[in-house]
Amino acid sequence: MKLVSITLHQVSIPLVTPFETSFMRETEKDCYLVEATFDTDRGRITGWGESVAMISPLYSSEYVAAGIDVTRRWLAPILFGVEDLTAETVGWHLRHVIGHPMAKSALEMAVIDAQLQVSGQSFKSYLGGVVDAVPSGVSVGIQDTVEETVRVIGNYLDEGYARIKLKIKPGKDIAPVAAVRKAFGDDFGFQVDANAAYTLVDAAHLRRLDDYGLLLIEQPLGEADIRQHAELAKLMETPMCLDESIVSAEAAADAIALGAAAVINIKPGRVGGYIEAKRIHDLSAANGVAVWHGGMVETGLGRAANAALASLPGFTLPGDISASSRFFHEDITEEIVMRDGMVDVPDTVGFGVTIDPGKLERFRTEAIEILP
Ligand SMILES: CC(=O)N[C@@H](Cc1ccc2ccccc2c1)C(=O)O
Ligand SMILES: [Mg+2]
Repeated sequence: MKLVSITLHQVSIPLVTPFETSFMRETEKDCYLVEATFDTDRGRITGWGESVAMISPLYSSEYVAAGIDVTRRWLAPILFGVEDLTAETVGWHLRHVIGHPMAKSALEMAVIDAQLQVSGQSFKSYLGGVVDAVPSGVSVGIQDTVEETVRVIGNYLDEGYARIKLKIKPGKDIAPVAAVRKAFGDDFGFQVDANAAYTLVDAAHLRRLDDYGLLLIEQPLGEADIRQHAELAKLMETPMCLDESIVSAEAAADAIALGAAAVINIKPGRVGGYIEAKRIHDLSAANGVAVWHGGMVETGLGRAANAALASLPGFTLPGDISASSRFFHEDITEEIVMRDGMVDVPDTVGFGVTIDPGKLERFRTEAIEILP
């Protein structure tokens, strides 16, 4: 395929409730979508992608304005110069640009979408998905009080979510976890995510979480602290899970070899795209490491693509693929719904969802056109 034009659509979608983590408190979802048009042997085809970069560089070094800039000035010109562009080679073509995995992933996603429309394949079948629905977990933000944490989690359990993940940070960890276990018992899947808020000095404190039968503890230490996570894993019973640290298949191999990750949270944007994410899935399965699909508060476009990836056999733990309604009053695609703790895996051509032009218009703050 030959890339002929790109439009980046920056959007801001209000969240149903503020979402607080150890590193920020968001009240809207800011991201950009990639609308890419290609000349193919089936005529002119448009593919869509989504960048998961946040508005500020607080989860990782990427952020919306940087993704738009690096795409306009470096990534798009490289792809415009490729005569026969394929999804499987986007990462290779972009390899000389250092970093910016989320910006690269958004472009690769648009190439995947167009390529699937040409081949008439669903993303699920392209990847080798094996199930028609995946268990739907929910990520719960830090609440003002322990009582509010219990109330919010009770509501998600009543909705039927397959697993609860609670954000924690120093000072808001043991008490809310203990209260939730006291309120709802031990029979539901419960895990925590610290978003790198602790250090090894906190090891004795974090070990107290071992009393609550958690499925895993996600990224307690810093992104660069792979060796330190291996040290902490030796001190805790709760399985160690990495998110921010797993920036590539190579980082996943290092983390597994060092014993820093018994579980890996897979996020295509964080690793440069769905093709690299599948490599991490395959590598983890080969090493007996469980993986689950993480979330970046994606629109329905990313949510649908994530559900297809999560339908691979190695995704043995419920992921953060929640219903659209967990975050948004309205999505820019068809609503992703959770039924009986499950989210359906789209199996129609491409990602199986369509961007609604009216809703895109409503939530768009800027459109940036990029031509060869
Ligand atoms: C669902 C979940 O917990 N996601 C990330 C953190 C996160 C949290 C909040 C976000 C808000 C806007 C965009 C991306 C975001 C990512 C995580 O697993 O660490
Ligand atoms: Mg996380």
